[in-house]
Parts: sequence; structure tokens; C-alpha cells
Amino acid sequence: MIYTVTVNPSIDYIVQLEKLTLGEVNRMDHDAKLPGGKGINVSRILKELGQDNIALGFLGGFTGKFVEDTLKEKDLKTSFTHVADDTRINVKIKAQNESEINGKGPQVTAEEVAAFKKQLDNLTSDDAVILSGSLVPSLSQDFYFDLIKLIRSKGAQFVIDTTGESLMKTLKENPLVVKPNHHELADLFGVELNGLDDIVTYGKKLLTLGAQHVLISMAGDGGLLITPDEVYYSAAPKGTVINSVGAGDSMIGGFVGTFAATKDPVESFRYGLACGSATAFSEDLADRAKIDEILPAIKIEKYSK
Ligand SMILES: Nc1ncnc2c1ncn2[C@@H]1O[C@H](COP(=O)(O)OP(=O)(O)OP(=O)(O)O)[C@@H](O)[C@H]1O
Ligand SMILES: O=P(O)(O)OC[C@@]1(O)O[C@H](CO)[C@@H](O)[C@@H]1O
Repeated sequence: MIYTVTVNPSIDYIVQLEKLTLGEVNRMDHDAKLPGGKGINVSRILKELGQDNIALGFLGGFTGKFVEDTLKEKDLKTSFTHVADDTRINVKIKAQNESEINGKGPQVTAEEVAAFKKQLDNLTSDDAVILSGSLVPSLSQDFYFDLIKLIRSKGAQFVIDTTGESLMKTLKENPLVVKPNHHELADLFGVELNGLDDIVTYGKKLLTLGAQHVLISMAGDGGLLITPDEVYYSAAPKGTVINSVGAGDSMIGGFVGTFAATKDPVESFRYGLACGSATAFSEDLADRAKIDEILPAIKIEKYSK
């Protein structure tokens, strides 16, 4: 089974207007309320790909109820730990450019954390856990790392979508895949990356440090897959970007869901790219029809310096 963990889910409140003027009353043209949070987005893409999975994490209050009800309507399997405080609302403003205001998230008590962790007690080597998104304020920065040690002690695989020191620290536990974008990769090593050669050089360091596969996403410039044997590159397919929120999560969902089914990293990369772009070209996350429409446009080539 694949489990996703969204410690800090959200309602994503997407607001569209032609122009945002700070300090004025602005009127929106269109809005949408979507269940959000990185792990939840991964779960939704896995479901589109027909990959059985269970979404875990913390949900609370009327906002948490909205998220849970919406996921149930979409027939997703969930097993959230309920908390007293409200799940956050993240505001995504699409105007002249895209701006996001993400909430801090609810307080989570020690009892709630213990109840959540119990769900990982029965993991086996057939399972994979995808940990994604920010932590809530009451949790220590070591929370993910402690979970990873628990997951690895059961022989299960893990994937973590995080950045900076938290990512570096987890590499020695051999994540199935890591997916920094090219800016995050540069920040990770405190360098400026000029072009694909530089990106590959630093991406390979993540393999050396312990990742099993490295995906580097580059938004409209496509992506790279680095395996111990080869490096692959694909440009992004052309299309009209409608809402790129969740493109990175979709890429992870596409990769992990396909890897679980095929164990083929290149095929997984193909689906990762298609899911990422299909989400960028959709109002909400990609659905299966959009993913299938994009797949033929993905052209992967071996990359050599
Ligand atoms: N403008 C775009 N056009 C085509 N494909 C895109 C575009 N933006 C994203 N994608 C696809 O989605 C993948 C992931 O996007 P991106 O690099 O923006 O991830 P990210 O930085 O983790 O995104 P986010 O945090 O917004 O989810 C890209 O590698 C690409 O395949
Ligand atoms: O605040 P975090 O946890 O880093 O990111 C949360 C978030 O921006 O990530 C998803 C897109 O990747 C959205 O659904 C959600 O609002």
C-alpha cells in the first residue's frame, strides 16, 4: 500500500482577478475551494492513475471537515487523525502574477501525534510512505526524520518532498526519490546553477548522498531524472498554464504511482512529467483524461554533458 502523509492540509482558496491592487478593495472574477496540502495532492494523482493509497495526516474543525468530505466524494481512502483546532486555509491569488498566502496550521497535541503514529505500526516492506508539505507549528523540525526512521525500521520505502537541511538529513535513509526544483537544488548547495550541466552535477550529489532516484523539476522548462546508470531529460509540453499549484506534487504522484506498478524509472519519469504538466494546464489537479492527453507529447532523451 502507498500512504501519503499531509501533516498540514489546507483548503486551497483560489481567487482569480485581472489585476490585484494592494491597499484597495479588489473584486474577484472567479474563485474555487479545493482540498489542498501536498500529500493530499499526491493521493489524488495516485487515485487518477489507479494506484490504491491511503491519505494520512491531521484534520480539524469545519475546514478539516470540508477537506475530508471532498476527498470522500472523490472516493479517496483516508484515515486522518482528527484535531481540535481548525485546518488552515491557503489563499492562492491569480492576478497579473501568482501569489500565495499559506496558513500556519493548527496546534496538534502529543496525544494526537501518538494516535497518528499508531497508523504506521503495521507497515511492511511492501509499503511506501510519501511525506509532503510543511509541518504544523507545534511539531519539532525532527518530526519527519523521526517518522522516516520508524518507516525504515519496518522495511518500507519512503519519499520526502522537503527542502534544505531537512532534505539533506534524510538522504542517508535512502529515499525512493527526491524532487527538488532547480531553485531548491541551488539553495541546497548554496550555489548558482547555470544550465543543465550544472543542475546534473549537483543532482548527482543527491544520489551519492543516498537518494535512489533524483528528479529535478524545472516548471515550464521540463525535468531531469538522474538514476545510478543514466541521466534523462525532457522538455515540458506546450500548453496554457491555468493553475500550477500542485504541479510538483503531481509529478511525485505520477512517478511514485508508476514506479509502484512497473519498477521502471524512465516510465515513471514519463508519467511524472505528464501529471505535472497536466495539472499546470488544469484549474484543479489533473484528471486521468488530461494526463492521457499529455502523455504522447512527453519526449524523454538520454542526457550527456
Ligand atoms: N508552465 C508549465 N508548463 C508545462 N509543464 C509544467 C509547467 N509548470 C510545471 N510543469 C510540469 O510540472 C513539473 C513540476 O513543476 P515545478 O517544477 O513547478 O514543481 P514545483 O516547483 O515543485 O511546483 P509547485 O511547488 O508549484 O507544486 C515540471 O517539471 C513540469 O513537468
Ligand atoms: O505550506 P506547504 O505545506 O509547504 O504547502 C501547501 C500547499 O501550498 O502545497 C500544495 C501545492 O503544492 C497546496 O495544495 C497547498 O496549499
